[in-house]
Amino acid sequence: MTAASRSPKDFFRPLAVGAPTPLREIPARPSRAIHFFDPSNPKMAAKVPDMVGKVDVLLGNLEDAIKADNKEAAREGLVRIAQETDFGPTQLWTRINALDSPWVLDDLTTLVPAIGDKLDVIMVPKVQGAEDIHYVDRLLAQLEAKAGLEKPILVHAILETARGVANVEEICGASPRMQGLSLGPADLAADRRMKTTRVGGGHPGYLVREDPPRIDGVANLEASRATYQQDLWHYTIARMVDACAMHGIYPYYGPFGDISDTTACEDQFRNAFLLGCVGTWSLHPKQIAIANRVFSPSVEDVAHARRVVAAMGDGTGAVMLDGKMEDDASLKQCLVMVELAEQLAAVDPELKQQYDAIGADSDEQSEA
Ligand SMILES: CC(=O)SCCNC(=O)CCNC(=O)[C@H](O)C(C)(C)COP(=O)(O)OP(=O)(O)OC[C@H]1O[C@@H](n2cnc3c(N)ncnc32)[C@H](O)[C@@H]1OP(=O)(O)O
Ligand SMILES: O=CC(=O)O
Ligand SMILES: [Mg+2]
Repeated sequence: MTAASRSPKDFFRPLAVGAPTPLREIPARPSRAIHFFDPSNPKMAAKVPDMVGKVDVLLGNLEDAIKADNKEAAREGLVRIAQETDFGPTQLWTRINALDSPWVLDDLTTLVPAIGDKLDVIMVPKVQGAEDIHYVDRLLAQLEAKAGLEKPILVHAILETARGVANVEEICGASPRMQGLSLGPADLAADRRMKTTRVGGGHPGYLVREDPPRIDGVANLEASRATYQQDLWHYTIARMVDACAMHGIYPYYGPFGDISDTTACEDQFRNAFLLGCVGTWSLHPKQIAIANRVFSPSVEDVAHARRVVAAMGDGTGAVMLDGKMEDDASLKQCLVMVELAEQLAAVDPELKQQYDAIGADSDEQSEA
């Protein structure tokens, strides 16, 4: 059940007296790359101010990949970085520790009073069901009220347990704070007992093979046959995209651990983009450019989308463009592209220049 234990009339009421009113709509802020950094690592922390304005989201990670001995240093480091940095157009997110860990209560009770006014989104790992979101929701409301915050902090869940996947729709609808979901392929693979040891990406063993050639109707099983590697994550990403779209929140691919294989990383990101994801995680500075490129519609796609919008006039009926039928439905597809391009152009001057440059061409083409 969505909206779970709250009746529809109470869904948008604050969960604590004095807490900010929940948002009715999650803002579509560009978040092509959610860049992870370890706030307890001095080298990484030193790079954060320079990344402002160059990446859509900076995420101070407190969970996995932070050594147990460094958990407190990471939390304190994040507070210090947030207080000292003007994030401008870049969002600040954090990933807190798991809800059953010894650190999470201190994460929340420290971060919200200290930097709650700067934190846009809290990513919650290993979410199993709506009950996990309800717990965080109420606690955040109490802490926001106590801190006198005016803007609600949003919540993002990582889909990385089999039970979480089974409950994906109720997780998305558990609170008006829900901003989105990310795929967590590493923990999910472990929880499902999948037999891959990679952090995201494909596997050469997960494939389909073309049929054997036949001679006089007899299959030649000795002949060499092409194989095609399949995407281990297709099913989960597709479920995640549908659940997010149904609840008006945003789906993301997660980590791609083979930092050196930028080509396969780009492929995995693009599959997610094409299926409907709005962004991905970046674990290393070199993955930011890949994410920004992949999750920004291409100039050609935007040009085509604008031509369809222009050709469709009042948006009804059917027209032929370049030998292809366009109608009300394909117009909606094109509007997704055009709206995304506008949102990204507003924060990315280089992209704006590219999209503006084709604006004139596509106008000319549609007039011709
Ligand atoms: C399954 C999951 O939960 S995934 C999410 C959790 N994992 C993470 O957050 C991992 C984040 N990334 C990292 O820890 C690191 O990038 C690693 C360990 C993968 C690689 O680190 P390194 O071996 O230092 O990489 P490399 O030598 O190429 O780094 C080059 C420079 O970029 C810096 N750098 C590396 N990663 C980052 C980052 N995420 N943010 C900022 N700076 C970074 C390094 O400190 C180094 O700085 P320097 O030039 O001043 O020495
Ligand atoms: O947290 C991410 C994952 O893949 O696990
Ligand atoms: Mg994980």
